[in-house]
Amino acid sequence: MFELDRVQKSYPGVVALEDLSLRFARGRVCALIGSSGSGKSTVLRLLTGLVRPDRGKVRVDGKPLTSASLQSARLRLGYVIQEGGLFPHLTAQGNLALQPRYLGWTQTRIAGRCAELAELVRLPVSVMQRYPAELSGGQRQRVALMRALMTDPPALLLDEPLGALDPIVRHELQSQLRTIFETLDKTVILVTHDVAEAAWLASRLVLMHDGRIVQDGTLADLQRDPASAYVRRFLDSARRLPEASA
Ligand SMILES: Nc1ncnc2c1ncn2[C@@H]1O[C@H](COP(=O)(O)OP(=O)(O)OP(=O)(O)O)[C@@H](O)[C@H]1O
Repeated sequence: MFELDRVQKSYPGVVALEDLSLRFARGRVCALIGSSGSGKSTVLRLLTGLVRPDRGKVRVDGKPLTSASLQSARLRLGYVIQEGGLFPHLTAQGNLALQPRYLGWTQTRIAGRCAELAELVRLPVSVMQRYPAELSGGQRQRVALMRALMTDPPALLLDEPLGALDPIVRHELQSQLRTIFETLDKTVILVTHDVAEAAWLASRLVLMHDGRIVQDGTLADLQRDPASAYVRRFLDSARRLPEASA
């Protein structure tokens, strides 16, 4: 469904992605993991057309992503950026209603879907009338996730969507998201720093480092046959709770 073909992307003074090729199949969940600055968010920005490649091609459904195809491609995906990306001048409800209104949904339908999603992400409905600045980081993130799910798009690009959540809500939402991904057959690309979360939600892990792919496979592939010492170090860095002393 999504493809980067030999893509090179630089920002001033930084090569973010180097000759990177990746394909994401329809109906599959893939997690992009890797150290900070390895280029994970840039992959999502390229697929949403927010940035253009310096070299190489970006294809959605087999067709090059162009300014003409961008609008329709965006309507078919839900995108959560790291900081949520909510419009500050609109309430949570206003943010959620934007795309549905554009698509001609009635007020009743919008309100119904908001209530359904608020329950899913465990957000009190009263919070919906607040502006983003009046929400906690975790609440903002949940509203951003709701916004991405509002119109039930076939594809979801999620950049650390659970990063600012407390561990109990995060755990709950991981379970809910897995159900959503499995039962609704979504194509999902998820960026996370949490290997356990990546392995729980995604069948495929793509480990990136310095703008390149270090290894692409299942968690079992990475564990059994790490492509480099970096892969082993990355997996070993996930800390377990220490044994309580007697
Ligand atoms: N707008 C920008 N201007 C300049 N450099 C940028 C910009 N966006 C990203 N970069 C740089 O490009 C590289 C890749 O950034 P990117 O955000 O894709 O990494 P990431 O793997 O998502 O990082 P993180 O896990 O910290 O979010 C980094 O070196 C980053 O500093």
